[in-house]
Amino acid sequence: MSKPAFPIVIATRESRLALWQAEHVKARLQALGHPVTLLGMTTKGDQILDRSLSKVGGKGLFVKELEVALEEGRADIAVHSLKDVPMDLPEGFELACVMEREDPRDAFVSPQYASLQDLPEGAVVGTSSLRRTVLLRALRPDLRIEPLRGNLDTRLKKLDDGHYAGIVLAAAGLKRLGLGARVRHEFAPDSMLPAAGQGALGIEIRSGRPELRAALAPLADHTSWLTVTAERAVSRTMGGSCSMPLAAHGQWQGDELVLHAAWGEPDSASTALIRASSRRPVADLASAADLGEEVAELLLAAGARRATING
Ligand SMILES: NCc1[nH]cc(CCC(=O)O)c1CC(=O)O
Repeated sequence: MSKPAFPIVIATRESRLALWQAEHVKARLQALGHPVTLLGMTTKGDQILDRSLSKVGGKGLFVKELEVALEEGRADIAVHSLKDVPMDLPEGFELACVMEREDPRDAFVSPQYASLQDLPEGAVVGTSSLRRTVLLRALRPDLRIEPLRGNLDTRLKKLDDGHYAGIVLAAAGLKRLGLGARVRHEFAPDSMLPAAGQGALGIEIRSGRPELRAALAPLADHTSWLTVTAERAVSRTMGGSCSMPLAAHGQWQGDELVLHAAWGEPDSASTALIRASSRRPVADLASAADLGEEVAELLLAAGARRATING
């Protein structure tokens, strides 16, 4: 009883990483018999390069234009780095599937230094992520953390031009673009706790398209989906913003999901981190979300603050 394989249009940003991700999904769907085309578009998040994303409305800026394309029927699916997807999608949209996760860790990249520990006192490190900033401050309070925006190639160019002694970015993006050789050190999750959803791809569709959802089902990775659901529930409970100084990372021990989270003071020179963790057997999305909420409540009880800005 083979269903007819209908054509699918993928809306995608045009950065090299976004295109790689869209091509990856395209290949998977083509292997299932679907004719697939890409619809490339530039988002607000791609255009604004001079300000920190947390100050201009958060990472939702990367997904909005793609949602408009879905809404207008110009495209069927949008492929996202899950890390960039707001915790609650707008009314009328849903996450149809989460795919197998790439490496969720952060990577240290530097022409001269093999690791963060090797950096000289007061060295300049580039990142624009509030999460990485608070975690780096806790590890090396002496470092000077300077903003670093732009797509992966732009960030590496700024590093190579000598603006930074080292930079920190997601290992997943580098590996997808064949730039894994640039990684000098991958941080153990207990020193640089990854962002909720880092390394995972999510596919968004308009709600109420069961045939499309069924077509995407073979691309889903259930374990990755459970893990990121728990991580994202921490963010959602903390206020729904993805531009928070917040890390959340789940690891499996047998059928138990062990969920760690950390929160840092965003606006001060404080180097203290608030950490919380819990574990439980997780078999469905609801129990994964419950675990995330529990860990968020632990963070809040220990003094972490909910996000106050939208994003
Ligand atoms: N914020 C941009 C972004 N969104 C997803 C990734 C990496 C790939 C991923 O996490 O899936 C990156 C680059 C980075 O954080 O270094």
